[in-house]
Amino acid sequence: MATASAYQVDTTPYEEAQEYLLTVDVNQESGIKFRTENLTRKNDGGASILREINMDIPKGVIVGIIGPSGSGKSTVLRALNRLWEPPAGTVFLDGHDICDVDVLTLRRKVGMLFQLPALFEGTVADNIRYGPQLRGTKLTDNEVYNLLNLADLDSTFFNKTGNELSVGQAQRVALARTLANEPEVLLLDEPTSALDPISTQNIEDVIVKLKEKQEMTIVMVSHSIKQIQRIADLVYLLVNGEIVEVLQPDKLSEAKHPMAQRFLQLSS
Ligand SMILES: Nc1ncnc2c1ncn2[C@@H]1O[C@H](COP(=O)(O)OP(=O)(O)OP(=O)(O)O)[C@@H](O)[C@H]1O
Repeated sequence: MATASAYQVDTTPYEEAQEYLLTVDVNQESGIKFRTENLTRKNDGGASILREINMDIPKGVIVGIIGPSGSGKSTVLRALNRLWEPPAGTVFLDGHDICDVDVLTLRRKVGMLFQLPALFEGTVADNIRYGPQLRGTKLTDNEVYNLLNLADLDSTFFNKTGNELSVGQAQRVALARTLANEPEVLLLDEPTSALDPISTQNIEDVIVKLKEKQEMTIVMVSHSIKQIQRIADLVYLLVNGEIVEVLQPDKLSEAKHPMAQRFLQLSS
């Protein structure tokens, strides 16, 4: 089992990573949903958290981001919906700099699900109705049932409250609540790390269904190499704030960058 500290101590810059980067095979018809250009972040002490991250996230695919603990995965994800404000001109959604997009509009288009679900007070239906209600739209009961169904929950959940749910069920309610905003992109930050294998499989099934049936673009951070291999179409490997490889999920074992090889060997 890999330990996080084994990677965090190594602060060698990885300029040589460029030679391991593959060209992302973007289907020109579906195009690119998100693009980052030289996305960079330093912490208050001046140390690099992200170094010139260049990513293309094709429309309607599941992109996995993996890498050692502290490598910057969550920071990249949070930059995509301005939970962390990226520098202007570094993150583009459909070709538009996200810094020029109204932040609430952006977050409706780019929904996010975290590791642990945090439900609001009230029923499951209240939670699901929350986002649309902020925009003055009251979802009908049928619309709520449809969203429950999308998150693989049956109608009996409609009137339940948060304390009547397991963590796995609560995570699916949180997913339904995010989907109520009809996002075009879903950002998932280790959404199954607190779940048992069956709940994990339920969430994975829903994620794949969202891609296949709704052509949703999904960016998922995961610590599980196997999970990424099960559901992702493209994998970015982040080490020390830098993308060191872009790989097809079934070709992770062909990683060439030394840190990528080491991480994958220890994690599998
Ligand atoms: N708000 C912040 N201010 C300063 N440094 C931060 C902040 N948030 C994260 N960091 C630092 O940025 C680096 C990357 O953190 P991040 O959470 O993005 O990594 P990660 O790859 O998602 O890690 P993990 O897998 O452990 O969740 C870490 O060194 C972390 O300490």
